[in-house]
Amino acid sequence: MTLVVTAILHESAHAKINLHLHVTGRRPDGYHLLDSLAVFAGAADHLAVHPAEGIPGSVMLEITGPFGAGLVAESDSNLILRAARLLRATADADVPARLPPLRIVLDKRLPVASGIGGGSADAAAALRLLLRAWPEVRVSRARLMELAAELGADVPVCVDQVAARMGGVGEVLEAAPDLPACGMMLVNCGEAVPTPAVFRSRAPVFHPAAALPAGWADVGAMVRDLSALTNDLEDAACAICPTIRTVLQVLAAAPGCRLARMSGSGATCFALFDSAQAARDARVAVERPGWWVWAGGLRGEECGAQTGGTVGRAV
Ligand SMILES: C[C@](O)(CO)[C@H](O)COP(=O)(O)OP(=O)(O)OC[C@H]1O[C@@H](n2ccc(N)nc2=O)[C@H](O)[C@@H]1O
Ligand SMILES: Nc1ncnc2c1ncn2[C@@H]1O[C@H](COP(=O)(O)OP(=O)(O)OP(=O)(O)O)[C@@H](O)[C@H]1O
Repeated sequence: MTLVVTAILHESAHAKINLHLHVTGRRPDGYHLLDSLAVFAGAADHLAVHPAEGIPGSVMLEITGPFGAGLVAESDSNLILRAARLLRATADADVPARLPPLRIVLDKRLPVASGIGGGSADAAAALRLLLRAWPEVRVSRARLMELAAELGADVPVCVDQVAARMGGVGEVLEAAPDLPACGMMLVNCGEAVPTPAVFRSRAPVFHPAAALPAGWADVGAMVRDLSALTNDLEDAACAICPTIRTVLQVLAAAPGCRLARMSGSGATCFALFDSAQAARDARVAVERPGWWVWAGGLRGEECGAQTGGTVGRAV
């Protein structure tokens, strides 16, 4: 029996973008029912699992990268360590003592608390990585999705990182319409907007789920349909962080922009373009001091580029 992982394993944790987000209802426990078309951008955090020394089944987290500093103080509650604890707890009682100790390095490249699900993507990537590093821990696909939902409403869609229609509170996933290749720009003004505050302060109005076709042949057709939809959290987020309105205006005025909208609970906004190159060309018109700007394509298409401490904690 060996307790050593020899290979370094890698995963990318891509930004989730809500192309529309309708709040369709509210559950008795306060969580909101949603209808959203979620897609994944080329922009991503990166996770690597290294062999470590220590207690069997332990996981140490190191955080690096341009947005790492903001997470260091709350490392113990990092979604990556929460994912590790949850996965370990689902294993049979004798399994954790046989698991190799691990060190996960998070290269935090996505802004935190910004509506693009970076923490959720990290948690899902950690689940994928740990299932590879700890083959002794066996979970069914159904159980994996339950664990993901326990970690957060956005985590289930991040498990596969493919475009999906989100329903329920985020855990009901259905196939997305066939999407055309398109360009995307992401802009975050640097102000964290906490998701609970946005849901709390929104007007108590509900919208029906959107009617979407089976697919869109081109960006024009997709934008025509998306323009009739909304992000129902946008007004509440703008009230908390008025700079979001400025970001939306700047994006809408960028050359080649076909649609500008906020993602998730904000503050990150996205713009759609005809191609990744068109998005990159428009970038110079959007950049402002202190703003994080990313331009490129959807995950799996061309990747983009972005502008914009290390600590150890174990579980
Ligand atoms: C807004 C979205 O980003 C859309 O994709 C997600 O619904 C948010 O997902 P998330 O950040 O993973 O959310 P969670 O960490 O599960 O929840 C944070 C808080 O947001 C509120 N929340 C979240 C999801 C949801 N469907 N209804 C809610 O009311 C709740 O107050 C909850 O306590
Ligand atoms: N690895 C992580 N990356 C980012 N945030 C994390 C992480 N682990 C824990 N968190 C906590 O989760 C909170 C939400 O982070 P995240 O970046 O996922 O927000 P978000 O982009 O608004 O997500 P969503 O779009 O799902 O609402 C942060 O304020 C932070 O306290």
